[in-house]
Amino acid sequence: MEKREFKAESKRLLDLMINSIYTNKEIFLRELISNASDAIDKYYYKALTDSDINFNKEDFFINISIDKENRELTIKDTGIGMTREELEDNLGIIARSGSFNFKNENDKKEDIDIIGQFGVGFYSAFMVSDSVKVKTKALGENEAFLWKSSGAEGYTIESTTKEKIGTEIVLKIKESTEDEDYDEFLDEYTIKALIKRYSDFIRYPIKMMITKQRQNDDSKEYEEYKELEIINSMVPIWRKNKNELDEQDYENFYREKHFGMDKPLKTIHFNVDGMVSYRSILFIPSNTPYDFYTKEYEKGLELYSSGVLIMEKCSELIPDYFSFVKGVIDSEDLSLNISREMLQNNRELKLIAKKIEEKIKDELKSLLENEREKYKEFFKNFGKGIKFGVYNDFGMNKEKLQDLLMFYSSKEKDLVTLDEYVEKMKEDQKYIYYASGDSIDRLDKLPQSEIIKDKDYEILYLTEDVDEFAIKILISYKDKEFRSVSSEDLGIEEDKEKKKEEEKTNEANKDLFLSMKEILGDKINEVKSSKRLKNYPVCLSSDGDISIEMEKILSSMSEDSSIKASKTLEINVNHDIFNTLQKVYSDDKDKFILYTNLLYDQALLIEGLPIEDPIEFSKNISKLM
Ligand SMILES: Nc1ncnc2c1ncn2[C@@H]1O[C@H](COP(=O)(O)OP(=O)(O)OP(=O)(O)O)[C@@H](O)[C@H]1O
Repeated sequence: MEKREFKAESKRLLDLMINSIYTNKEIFLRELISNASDAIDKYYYKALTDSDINFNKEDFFINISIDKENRELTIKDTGIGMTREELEDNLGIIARSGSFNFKNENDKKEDIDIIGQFGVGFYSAFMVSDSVKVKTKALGENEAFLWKSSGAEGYTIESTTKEKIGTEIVLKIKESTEDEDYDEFLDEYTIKALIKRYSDFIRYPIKMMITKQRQNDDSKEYEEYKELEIINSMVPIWRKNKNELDEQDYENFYREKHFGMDKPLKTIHFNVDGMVSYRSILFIPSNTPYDFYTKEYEKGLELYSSGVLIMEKCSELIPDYFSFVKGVIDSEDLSLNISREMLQNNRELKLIAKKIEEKIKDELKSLLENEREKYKEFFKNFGKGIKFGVYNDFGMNKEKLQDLLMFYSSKEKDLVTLDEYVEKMKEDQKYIYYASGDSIDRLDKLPQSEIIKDKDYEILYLTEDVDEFAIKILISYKDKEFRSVSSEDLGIEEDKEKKKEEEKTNEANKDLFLSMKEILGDKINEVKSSKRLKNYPVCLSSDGDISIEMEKILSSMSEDSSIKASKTLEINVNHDIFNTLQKVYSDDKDKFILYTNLLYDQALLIEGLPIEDPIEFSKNISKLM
């Protein structure tokens, strides 16, 4: 029989499992039981929706058995089973391994993080086993198959016989070593405790032979006997009352469902009775899933109809901007036979989705008000999605989401909400000021902001690509307009004297500025004396819909570089350089051209924009030296 190799990525994960650097080995049982339960879910759903399939509810169960002598632990389910192809596909490669890249071969800590990110799934069996056998027969198939593997060197698949549909996984438990006790996984008491701890809410009975004692009627001596017992309580967690549950219960459920390997940051357990009734447990994860900001990430909640799983990821239930929410919904008012297409227009589902959205928003607001640190953590992880929510669909949801936004404040040196900003605005302050760029440090030194800081106004620092787009869509908050520190009109009243003086300067240097504009051509709209600069010689400012920052982002997103901000080159006429400039303007035209180009390049650099012609720039610097 041919031995097949695992795919490279799976091999690495297997290696990790076999050498079991992961300390929490016992979770392998939870993983296998959870897979078994998923498989039964699939069968059960099919049975309920297909009248050709006869079934008995009692037929669905999971059985765990221990054979101490042969060091075997067996997990048997009456689920949907796997065909040969499915065995190959599901156990030969890691599910969802698309972007599974190990960065550093030797960095064990990182590996553990990776395991944490992915959930360990079926392969976790190798943490405790020398070899694993999977015997399975799929619904609708006559043939059964046996998959065998002793780890990294590969696996074999052969035909076998199996009477009933379902899957049986036999683990050959490792020998104990000085450091590791594997015998415990052959101990009835331990296994029972593990099932109780991790899999109590599994909705199908988990059966196991339990050793008991009884008094012999005749001899009155105690004797041992075995009895098949259902170990788990089987009540799905969402059917329990909140006061019966503690944090640990929710956490176990979160893990068992593979919502994440982190702890949930927030758990929302609520029931609704009304036109449409349902029960629900929602989670906000505390870490960003590794693929959250990629196309591969699939949002959605598990959807049950009266306790039967009908869809694993029902995306219609949550809006994109809350796609980080995981959880389950169980409603008696949904038909079992609902298809994806029907879902889109399903009235009940729409009502549920609307309510869920409101609930999530309320919970986030209360987190913000009552547990600010946690909210900040949340916002650092998922805030970007909310900002996209403000911006997308032409700002349709902006009113709903604006109170959830936070930005870094120049004054607080921390995240603030828009409401907090507006509350603290100075009496004479007209606008909500913001500066956008790629780092807080750089924004804090932006020449354009000097005049605003002088007035002691607060500035919001926007450092994510989406920020300025969201702000532009918002236009204003509580009747206060947003204004970029780089825009020409900052709405700051100048005193009359100063204004006159400035007009005079502009008039006196009209020709010089015009000349500069001619030298720079289309690169800029205008050259003029700056109102805002104090210590820096030059800066760029912009007005209009596209800011300089947005130009940067747009040009990084596409080849098309035709979208440009309309830029003004502002010159600080009180800076020494301006005197020099005036001098060369009347005495040395070549130098004037050189200085003009260099000043423009300087302004680009300050702005974080690339110099258009680096060779020319370097030549110019050499000339100067
Ligand atoms: N007992 C089983 N019965 C039927 N199919 C199974 C069984 N165990 C595993 N599988 C199949 O093998 C696949 C891989 O299982 P594995 O536990 O590695 O990952 P997963 O459960 O899909 O992902 P994750 O562990 O991240 O939730 C499953 O998706 C399922 O299709």
